[in-house]
Amino acid sequence: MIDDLDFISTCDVPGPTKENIRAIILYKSEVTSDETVVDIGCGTGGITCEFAQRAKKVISIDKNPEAINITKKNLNKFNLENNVDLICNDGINALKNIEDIDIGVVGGSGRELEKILELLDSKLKPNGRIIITAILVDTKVEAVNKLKDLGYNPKFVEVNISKGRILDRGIMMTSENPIAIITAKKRG
Ligand SMILES: C[S@@+](CC[C@H](N)C(=O)[O-])C[C@H]1O[C@@H](n2cnc3c(N)ncnc32)[C@H](O)[C@@H]1O
Repeated sequence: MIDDLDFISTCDVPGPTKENIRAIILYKSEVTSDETVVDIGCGTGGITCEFAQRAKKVISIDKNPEAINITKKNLNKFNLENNVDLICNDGINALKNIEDIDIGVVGGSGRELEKILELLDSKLKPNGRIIITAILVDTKVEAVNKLKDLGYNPKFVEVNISKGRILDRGIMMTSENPIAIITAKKRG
């Protein structure tokens, strides 16, 4: 796993999904080395960089050119650019041109989550997985409802991580923002 502090970041783009959350996402994704992953809303590239080490191919999409730029820098930093395609576009437009997805990660969708999930579902292979990370309560509810509408049986976990800083006189705990990880598997 890449340490949070090792990512290049910029104030124009949200920081990387935190390391412990990335670990849970990877575990739940069941990614294998012959699979294609699409990262919608790649931001700083936190998720992209992890999947690039484990999947056959990663297609990373963000509508913000700064996000694509910083993801590219992080891929270069960790020597992971070989199997990653970067697309600067809205998730909906980009997904229209992508087929045969094994894993779709949605880390950012604005107000387009429902449409993105519809498209993702239509491009997902049998046994493909969808993973949504959500901070807003509304996004969490919308994600679960839409997945149910599409015939999935979504699973929902809300993760509250506290990290310990080891000091001379003890361990100081610092909590990170809670985040929901919503997962679903397409029937085979
Ligand atoms: C919280 S960040 C994702 C962080 C990322 N998972 C990481 O580890 O670095 C969300 C990103 O989603 C992007 N985004 C939001 N709505 C989008 C959409 N409809 N299409 C493409 N990208 C979108 C934003 O520009 C932002 O960079």
